[in-house]
Amino acid sequence: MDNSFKLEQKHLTLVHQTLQETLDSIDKSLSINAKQAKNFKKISGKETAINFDSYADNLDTFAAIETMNKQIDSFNNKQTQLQNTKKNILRLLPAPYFARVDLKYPDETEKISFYIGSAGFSPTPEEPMVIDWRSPIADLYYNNRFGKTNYIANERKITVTVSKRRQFLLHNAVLEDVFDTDVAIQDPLLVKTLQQHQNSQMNSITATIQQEQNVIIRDIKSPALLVNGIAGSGKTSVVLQRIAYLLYQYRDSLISSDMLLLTPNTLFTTYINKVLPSLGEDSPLQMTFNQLLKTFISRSMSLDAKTSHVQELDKKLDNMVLSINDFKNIKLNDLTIFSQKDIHSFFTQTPAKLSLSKRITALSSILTAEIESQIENDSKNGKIQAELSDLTDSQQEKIFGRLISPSSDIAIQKATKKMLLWRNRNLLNQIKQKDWLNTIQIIKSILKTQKVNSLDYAFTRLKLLNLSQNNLKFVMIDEIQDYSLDQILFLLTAFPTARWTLVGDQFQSIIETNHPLTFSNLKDIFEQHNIPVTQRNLYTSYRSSGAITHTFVQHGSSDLIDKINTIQIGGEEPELIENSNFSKLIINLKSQITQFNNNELSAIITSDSNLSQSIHDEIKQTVLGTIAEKLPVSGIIVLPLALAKGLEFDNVIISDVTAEYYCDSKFGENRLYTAFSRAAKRLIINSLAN
Ligand SMILES: Nc1ncnc2c1ncn2[C@@H]1O[C@H](COP(=O)(O)OP(=O)(O)OP(=O)(O)O)[C@@H](O)[C@H]1O
Repeated sequence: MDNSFKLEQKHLTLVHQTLQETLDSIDKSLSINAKQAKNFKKISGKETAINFDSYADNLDTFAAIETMNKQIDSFNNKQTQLQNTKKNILRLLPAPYFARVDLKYPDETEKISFYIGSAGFSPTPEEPMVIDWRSPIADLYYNNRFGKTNYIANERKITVTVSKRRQFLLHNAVLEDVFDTDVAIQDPLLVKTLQQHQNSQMNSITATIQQEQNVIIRDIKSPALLVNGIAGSGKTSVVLQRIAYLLYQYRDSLISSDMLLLTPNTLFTTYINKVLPSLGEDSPLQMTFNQLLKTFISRSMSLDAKTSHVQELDKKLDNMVLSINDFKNIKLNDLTIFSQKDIHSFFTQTPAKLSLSKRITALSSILTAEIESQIENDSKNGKIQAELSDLTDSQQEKIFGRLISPSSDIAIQKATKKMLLWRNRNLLNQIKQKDWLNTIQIIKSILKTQKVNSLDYAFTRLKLLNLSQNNLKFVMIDEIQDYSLDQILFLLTAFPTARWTLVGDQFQSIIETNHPLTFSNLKDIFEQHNIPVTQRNLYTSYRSSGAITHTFVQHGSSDLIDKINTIQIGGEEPELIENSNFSKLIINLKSQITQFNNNELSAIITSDSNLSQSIHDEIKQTVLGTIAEKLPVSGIIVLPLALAKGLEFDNVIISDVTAEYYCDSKFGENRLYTAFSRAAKRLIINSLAN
C-alpha cells in the first residue's frame, strides 16, 4: 500500500498541476478573447457602414451586419465555453477526485484507470483525466461492481472487468488517505465524511453516494419514483443529486426551469440552496406548496374554509350545468358589456355533451368573437374612423409602434380596427382570463357551503380555466408524507405530463389534514392517473448517531427497529430532564446550551411557535427560527417542530416533550420521531409540567 500511496500522490500532484496550468491558460485565453472581441466590435463598427439607400445597399448592409454578428457570436461562445471549463476546474481544485476504478475492456490488453470527480476534466480531448460522477462509468463505482460486469453508455451495454475500486481522502494536491474497497461492507470514506464537522448548509454527497441511493439518483425509467426512507437516510440529498444527474443526462433537452422542487418551508429552501450550485448546476424552481397554490389564485381573496374537497369537486365539476349566478357581469368603465344573463344564454348555446371546461373555453371564444365582430363593424364606421386623426403622436406610437398616415380606405379601416382592438384590450383580456366566471359561486353550489377553501378554489380554476402546465418535465416533492390526497390530486392535474420523484417518511407525518396520506393511497392515486410508481426504501441512518437513531426509531414501528442500519454507531445516550415549570425550564435550557460547542449548530425544538417566542424572549442569545430568513452557521436556534422538519442540527434540545402536541393519538409518535431525528450528535429531552 505504501508504494501505491506514493504513486497515487504522484498522480494527484500531476492532476492538480495540470488543473492549475489549464486554469492559468484559460485565464489568459479569456482575456485575449475579450480583447479581440472588443477590438473587433470597434473596427467592424466603423467598417460596416450602414447604408439603406437602395435595395442593393440594403442587402450589402444586412450581409455585413450578419457577418459581424456571427463573429461576435463566436467570440461569445468561446468566452462561455472557457468560463464553463474554468468553473469546473475551480470546483475540482480543492478535491480533484474522490475515487478510482480500474477497468479492462475485452479487446484491450491494458487496464485503464478512471478517476471520478465532481466534474469532468480532459486536458486533451482523447484522454479524460477526471470523469464526471454522473458519467456511465461512474455507475460501476457507485454500484460496488467488481469483476466481470457491464455498464450502459449511449444506450449500449458495454462489458468490462472491474479490477480495482479505490477511494481517496484528499485536500488540494495533498493525499490524506487511500482506501481499497471491493464489495464494501463499510464505506471508509463515508464514515470519515460523516465524522467531519457538519455545517448549517446541506452539502452534496457526491463522493459517498451509496448503492441504494445511486439507484434512485440514476433512475430514468420510472414515471413516478416513490422513496420511503427513515429520518436522515439521505432522501433530500438524493433528490438534489438526482436533479444534477438528470440535468447532465438530458443536457441537450432539459434546463433547470423545466423542474420544480416542492419544499416544506422557506427556511428549508435556504438550507438546501447551495447544493446544486456546488454541483455546477442551476437550482430548479423551488417553492412551498402554498407558494405554488398562490400562482393559481388570481388575486387576494379571503378563502378561509379549513377543509378541502378536491376529490368531490373533481368528480362533479365536469358534469355541472351552470346557472345565471355562476357568471359575473363583464364591465368596462362601469358599463355592462355582457350581463350575467347574456353570458348564461351564450353558455346554453355551447354543446351540452362537452365537459364543463371545454364549454367554458367555447364560451370564451363566443364572447371574444362577439366583441371582435362589433369592432369589425365599428372599424367601417366613418365617425369612428375620424377618431384616428384625434390620436396624439404618443398614442400612435403605443398603438401602431410608429406614426401613421393611412390614405386608402382599406388602410384607414385597418388602422381603425387596430385602434379599437387597443381600446378594448382590457375587455378582451377580461374575457380571455375568464374573469366572468364566478368560481367561488360554482364551488359553493357544488359543495353546498358558504366558505371556500384556497385549495378548492385553485383546483376549480385549474380545471375550469385549463391552467394545466405541460412544460414542466420533472416534479420533485420532499416530505411527501405531509401532503393530502387533495393536494396530490391538484398537482397531478396541474402538471399532467411531468415525471415525479416523491420522497418522504411515513413516520414523519406530523401535519393534521382531513385526508392524511398513506404511501399505498399515494401509489393508488398515481396509478389511477396511469402513472406507474416504483417504490424504493432507504433504511440507513446517516445523520444521527447510533444512540439517537435507536431512540427515534422506537417511535416508528416495531418492524422498523429490525430493518434499520446506522453508520455512526454508538454516541452519547439522549438525556431526559424534568422541569416543574417554565422558569425551571429556562434555567435548565440555559445550562444545557452551555454544554454545546460554539462552532456547532444546535436547536431548541418546541411544540409550537408561541413557546419558541417565549424561550427566545428569555434566552436572548438564541436566534428565533420563525423570523429567521436562513439558518445561522452556528449557535442556538429556537423553532417549532413544524419549521424544524427536514433540517438537521449537531445538537437538539426538545423543550416540552410532555406537551399535548406530542401526546396526540394520531400524530404524537410521529412528532417525537421527527423531533428526535433532527439531532446528529446530542439529544436532550425536557419535559415541562403543565
Ligand atoms: N451517502 C451519503 N454520504 C454522506 N452523507 C450522507 C449520505 N446520505 C446522507 N448523508 C447525510 O445524512 C444527513 C441526512 O440526509 P438528508 O437530510 O438528505 O436525509 P433525509 O432522509 O432527507 O432526512 P429527513 O427525512 O430526516 O429530513 C445529511 O447530513 C446528509 O449529508
